[in-house]
Amino acid sequence: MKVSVIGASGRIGSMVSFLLAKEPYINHINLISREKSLNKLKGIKMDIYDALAAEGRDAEIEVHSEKDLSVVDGSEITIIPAGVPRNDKMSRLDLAKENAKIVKNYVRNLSKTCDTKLFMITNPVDVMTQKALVESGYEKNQVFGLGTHLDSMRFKVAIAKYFGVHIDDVRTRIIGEHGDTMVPLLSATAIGGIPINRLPGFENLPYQKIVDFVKNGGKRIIELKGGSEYGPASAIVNVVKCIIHNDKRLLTLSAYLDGEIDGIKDVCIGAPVVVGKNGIEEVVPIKISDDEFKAFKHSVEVVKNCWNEVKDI
Ligand SMILES: NC(=O)c1ccc[n+]([C@@H]2O[C@H](COP(=O)([O-])OP(=O)(O)OC[C@H]3O[C@@H](n4cnc5c(N)ncnc54)[C@H](O)[C@@H]3O)[C@@H](O)[C@H]2O)c1
Repeated sequence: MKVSVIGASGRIGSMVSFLLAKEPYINHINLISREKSLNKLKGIKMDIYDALAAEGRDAEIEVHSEKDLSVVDGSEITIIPAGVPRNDKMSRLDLAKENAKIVKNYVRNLSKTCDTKLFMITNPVDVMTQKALVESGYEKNQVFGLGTHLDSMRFKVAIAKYFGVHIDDVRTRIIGEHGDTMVPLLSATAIGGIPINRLPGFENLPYQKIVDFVKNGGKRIIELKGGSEYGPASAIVNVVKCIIHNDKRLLTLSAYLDGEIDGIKDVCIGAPVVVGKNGIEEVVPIKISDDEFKAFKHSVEVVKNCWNEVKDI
């Protein structure tokens, strides 16, 4: 199984390449970056081979310049974390214009000769997912973004810690923008199958504090260590595994909505989706509480406004 990573010299690109190289079902990884980062890619490749040797594993790892994206051909999934990084003064939406140009260039070039699934990481990820979908001309199931998958995991950790239970017993999700207007779904939160509002301690749950913690998680990690990579890279590997093994898991990714959720359409945003061998197998038309739906609609508006600013770039 072959995968490509465009922007492999960055924090997330290099970490996800390393984690994927360790997965037994992946035997070929293309590390792709700008010319000026090629030496760094060669170093990353050597480092990954050392790690694989320690585990008694082998995989073909190739280093390529962005100049010839036909090398992507044959990749089951192409992961794109390339872009200008967010600093602690920028919102995700501030990045949109700069990163839209980068995404457009890559996606247009590669879709001329390759058929692959595009997995967008670059922020603002919802808008970049739509940019990739439009510029590639691929089918909507083939193009998706990390969306609120990582945010959902952060929310899950906070709930597990508060109730003092194992993380695996918590089921929850956050939908909407991967950004300030994300919508945590308490109505879809359960521990061991029991709805969270029926559990002792729920009345004192510091909900707003937890939501703020999740919303600011990315910014806080940037302040403390310059950027996040373990969390996003592990979240990306989850999704890749799900596709390769056709697991049909219900994850929350940025996907193109075409009216499935209460008629909302023409936007890529974090929504519950079934993930399998075709990428997005289905956008799940969930019923949520009125307040959650109002917040989701607001989130959709924010993403659409940003999309309108970058769609013609
Ligand atoms: N969706 C999520 O949940 C999530 C989480 C964390 C980070 N991110 C986003 O992922 C992206 C990557 O983050 P990172 O920490 O790896 O950043 P990074 O700065 O470490 O890496 C960025 C990569 O993009 C490349 N790049 C930079 N400018 C470029 C340009 N003009 N043209 C082409 N390539 C260029 C760099 O060479 C590097 O390979 C960022 O947009 C970040 O905001 C998304």
